[in-house]
Amino acid sequence: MIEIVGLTKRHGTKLAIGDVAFTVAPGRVTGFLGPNGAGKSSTLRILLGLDRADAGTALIGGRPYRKLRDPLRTVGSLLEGSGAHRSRTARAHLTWVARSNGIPKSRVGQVLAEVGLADVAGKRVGTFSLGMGQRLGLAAALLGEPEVLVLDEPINGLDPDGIRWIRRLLKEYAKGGRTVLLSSHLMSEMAETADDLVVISAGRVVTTGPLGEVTAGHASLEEAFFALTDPAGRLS
Ligand SMILES: Nc1ncnc2c1ncn2[C@@H]1O[C@H](COP(=O)(O)OP(=O)(O)OP(=O)(O)O)[C@@H](O)[C@H]1O
Repeated sequence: MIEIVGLTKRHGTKLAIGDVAFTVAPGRVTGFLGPNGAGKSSTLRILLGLDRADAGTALIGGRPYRKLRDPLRTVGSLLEGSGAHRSRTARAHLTWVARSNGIPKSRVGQVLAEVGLADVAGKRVGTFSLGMGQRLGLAAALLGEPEVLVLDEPINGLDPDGIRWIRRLLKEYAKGGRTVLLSSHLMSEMAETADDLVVISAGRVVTTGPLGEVTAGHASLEEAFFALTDPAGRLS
């Protein structure tokens, strides 16, 4: 369970997010949807303890990230690439992440297989394509078998096969009673993947709810999105 209440963050005089509030329920895939610059990354960075809010709280399983005892065993995350050093092999990177988080080394082989990188485990990360880097980042997120997954734009760089694969993986993960939050600006992708939606625009949450409720009365999620974020139709 993720609970975000009254989250506000300014960069200088610019409001990145204002009074953002939503919950993410276990057993479902929740899509965090908004255009570029809407405030998705700002929200997720605070949730993951990488940035401080000016106001409000962001809790994972009832605690702020910085108070989690074994963070990677509670929440797996993917933000902007794998974060692996280019000269390391995929296996060495994951082994290092596992060791520094008290995760058994046996998990490394398991997650490499799970994300489809077993054959290139001995290759240097610097030789990886964007999609392979995304898979490696996801492998690190899965290492600690966390109850919660938080993924920022996880399908960036993935080909259609990769997109299908990650969609299935996230649905399976949630089906087991775990919590999955993923951000994207791609509406068609969200319509295929998410059970619930949190729609954000210009730093404010404009609606939350099951996908079917958010799109009710609209031809598509895209139509719903534009109606919600621009009720006067000025953008069309
Ligand atoms: N470090 C920063 N300094 C100044 N402004 C920032 C900073 N980080 C974010 N912003 C601004 O805050 C707003 C929200 O940005 P954020 O990156 O959270 O949006 P986003 O929804 O993740 O967008 P994208 O899909 O482009 O990543 C934007 O206007 C952005 O320019």
